[in-house]
Amino acid sequence: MTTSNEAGYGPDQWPDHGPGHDGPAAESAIEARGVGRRYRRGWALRDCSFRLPAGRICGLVGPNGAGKTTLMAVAANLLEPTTGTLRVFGAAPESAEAGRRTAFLAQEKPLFRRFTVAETLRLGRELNPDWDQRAAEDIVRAGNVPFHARIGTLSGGQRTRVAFAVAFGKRPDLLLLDEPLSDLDPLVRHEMMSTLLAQVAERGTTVLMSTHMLAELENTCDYLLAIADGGLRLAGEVDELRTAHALLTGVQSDGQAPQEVARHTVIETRVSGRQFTSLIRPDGPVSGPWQASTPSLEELLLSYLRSPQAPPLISPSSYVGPQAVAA
Ligand SMILES: Nc1ncnc2c1ncn2[C@@H]1O[C@H](COP(=O)(O)OP(=O)(O)OP(=O)(O)O)[C@@H](O)[C@H]1O
Repeated sequence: MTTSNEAGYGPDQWPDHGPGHDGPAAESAIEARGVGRRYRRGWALRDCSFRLPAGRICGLVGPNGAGKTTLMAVAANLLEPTTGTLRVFGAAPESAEAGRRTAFLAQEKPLFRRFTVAETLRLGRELNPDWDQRAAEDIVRAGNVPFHARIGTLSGGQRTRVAFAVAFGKRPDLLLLDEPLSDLDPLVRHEMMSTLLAQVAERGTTVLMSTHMLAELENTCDYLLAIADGGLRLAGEVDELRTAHALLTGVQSDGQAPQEVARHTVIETRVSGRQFTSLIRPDGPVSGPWQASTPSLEELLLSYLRSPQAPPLISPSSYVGPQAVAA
């Protein structure tokens, strides 16, 4: 295991919020500048600025009510932002260009209940000029879902499969998936993820996928956006975010973390008996009376989600620079 320091790639080494290795030359699938959305009850999303480079599989994580669906709905042109602007491959979400290139699989999988599966795919074909009937049919067939069955008679998981088929059949360049796996059994979940990864490898599709299944992110996503209370907490490539932190574990007779820990930016410290565990962003050498390792993605996310006061970290590859927020 390497520490953040050994890797030599902590945030202090980041090039002053300059371009990361995706660089400005890499096309942005999504670019959000100061995006906010307010409802009568308050802000669902606030001052969100980031870019998602094209070709990435990005996990979108955060607690219930954090603003994940709201962000995806803005990108899918189902909601207008109250502040700021968002672009999909450089185009406004309401443009025909962005609409043609984007598919959104919503949490409630809205399909016409009285349509049969075959009619649902036919509608997809009629609405989408780049429609791939074979890809859509293959996904339905793999689950033995009868083409003549009405959507309203299908199980939740079968409906999800048909919704997946419609989203993939569109052959989008940007696929927005809102908790796509929640009602699938483990085998189907695995199959759907394989189909997704194959599509990404074959076509370079960009995926933004909200999920609460942190363990599954590790095998699927190479990019991450974490939001809490409507604000962006973490954004960047999974590896650059992980190696920008160190997980310190050690034993102290008084059960407290040693004072030297506080020399760094401490995201979270947990104490159990005489053992302490601190997740830090190193602000210098990390040597001390502890063992240091690079946190797993799950450890990193759990620490940030448990510590709403920790300063956010936006990596160079997702940083869009300072901008004015529209009123
Ligand atoms: N139509 C609406 N009217 C009023 N408030 C809304 C509306 N839609 C969402 N909200 C509020 O906006 C906030 C963000 O909701 P959103 O659905 O984006 O969260 P989420 O991160 O997707 O949550 P979950 O993980 O539970 O799906 C919540 O406080 C929610 O109550």
